[in-house]
Amino acid sequence: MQKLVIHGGKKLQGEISISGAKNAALPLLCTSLLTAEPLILHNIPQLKDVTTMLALLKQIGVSILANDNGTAELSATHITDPSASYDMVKTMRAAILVLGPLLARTGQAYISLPGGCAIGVRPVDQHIKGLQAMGAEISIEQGYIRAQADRLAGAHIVMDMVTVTGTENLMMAATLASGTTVLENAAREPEVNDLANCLINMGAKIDGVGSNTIVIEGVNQLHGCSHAVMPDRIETGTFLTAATACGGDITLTQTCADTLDVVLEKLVETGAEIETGTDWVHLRMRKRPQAINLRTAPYPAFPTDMQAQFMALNCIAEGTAVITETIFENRFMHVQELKRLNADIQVEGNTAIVHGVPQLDGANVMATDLRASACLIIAGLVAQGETTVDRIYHLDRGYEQIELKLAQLGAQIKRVR
Ligand SMILES: CC(=O)N[C@H]1[C@@H](OP(=O)(O)OP(=O)(O)OC[C@H]2O[C@@H](n3ccc(=O)[nH]c3=O)[C@H](O)[C@@H]2O)O[C@H](CO)[C@@H](O)[C@@H]1O
Ligand SMILES: C=C(OP(=O)(O)O)C(=O)O
Repeated sequence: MQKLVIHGGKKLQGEISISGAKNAALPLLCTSLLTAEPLILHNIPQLKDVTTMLALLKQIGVSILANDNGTAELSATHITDPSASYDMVKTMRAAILVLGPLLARTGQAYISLPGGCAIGVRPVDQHIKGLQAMGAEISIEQGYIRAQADRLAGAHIVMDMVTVTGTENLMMAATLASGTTVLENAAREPEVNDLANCLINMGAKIDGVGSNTIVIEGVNQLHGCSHAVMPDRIETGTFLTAATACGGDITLTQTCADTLDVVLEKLVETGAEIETGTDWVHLRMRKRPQAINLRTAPYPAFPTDMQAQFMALNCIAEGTAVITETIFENRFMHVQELKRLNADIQVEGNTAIVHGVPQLDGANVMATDLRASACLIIAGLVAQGETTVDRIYHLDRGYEQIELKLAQLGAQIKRVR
């Protein structure tokens, strides 16, 4: 099994570019199922989840021409197998995103309940409830969702909670339904907007993009288009948090600061100096960070996908931070591992109280999920001595060449087998 070996204590310095966003690329790849015409996507990150999604789409019948520069042409002229097996989807939550498009285009789908990181139970009841409201007949059979519909019909759907992939699945399904669908309590994450904009380029009629009420007027068919995946705001935030924890001076290019407001505000509160342009962020950190409280919530509030990285930052900050996780019920698994590095953290329910210590000490740690991996890397970068991060297959689901990018910023980090 591969692991990362880190020698901590170096400041980060230099410039790197940010990759396309995992959480935008995965739903965008699924839009190919909605049309018989070719969809061309640019800026696709090279990630394990993307490889898994491409393999799944291929099995469904999509023909794919991909190059090494992040461009792929996807043609779903004939959908031959509207299903997704457990083996195909067990590692990837986003596999559920083929459900809505398959049902809308072919009238049927047989999809394994999805896997992914063990950060919570993560049911898909809202996806199912929404599709049923649009007229689908759905049953759960031995861990699989069996769905059928003649043609989906527009419906008024109020989601019980804000769900990102739930909003995306229903929005994609509604583009080809008869009549108008209203999605209330919809997610406003920038990745949802990126998907909506691509669908609009494909001929979908969508209003309210970026708000919590999205209105979709169904059309008979969509056409192909060309679209660039938005920059990864979580990857951007991860590098900025690493540089804030380690100290240094970094510039991130090909990114979008506008999607990171609350994260940038929090970093400034810790003492970072930040400048932004349309597609770049520059961060300088010249002192020990101040502890910073945070509470995760749907966009535009603080993202749960940045909670673990900020926990690492708080471990070496001056003062005590209170971190509250409101999205996932099991997203503190990194706490146990941070304690191996001598972090001082107490967990009470969905709150972690982090007492900053002047120094972390290197140790062997194990990554338990994707963002926990990033958190442990940041902790290893600030710790004195050697840290080994094991089980980095989680990391490879969502970060493109993270160790190479960090090495480019001067970190001592290498992957060993
Ligand atoms: C591929 C992708 O985009 N993943 C992101 C997406 O995951 P994902 O879309 O899976 O997360 P959701 O927004 O759906 O989950 C939010 C909360 O709603 C609950 N829920 C969700 C759907 C449902 O039908 N029933 C239900 O109870 C979940 O268990 C969770 O507690 O948004 C999360 C929250 O920003 C991010 O952490 C993930 O990185
Ligand atoms: C939880 C995450 O991803 P996924 O929903 O794909 O498991 C994440 O990106 O942090």
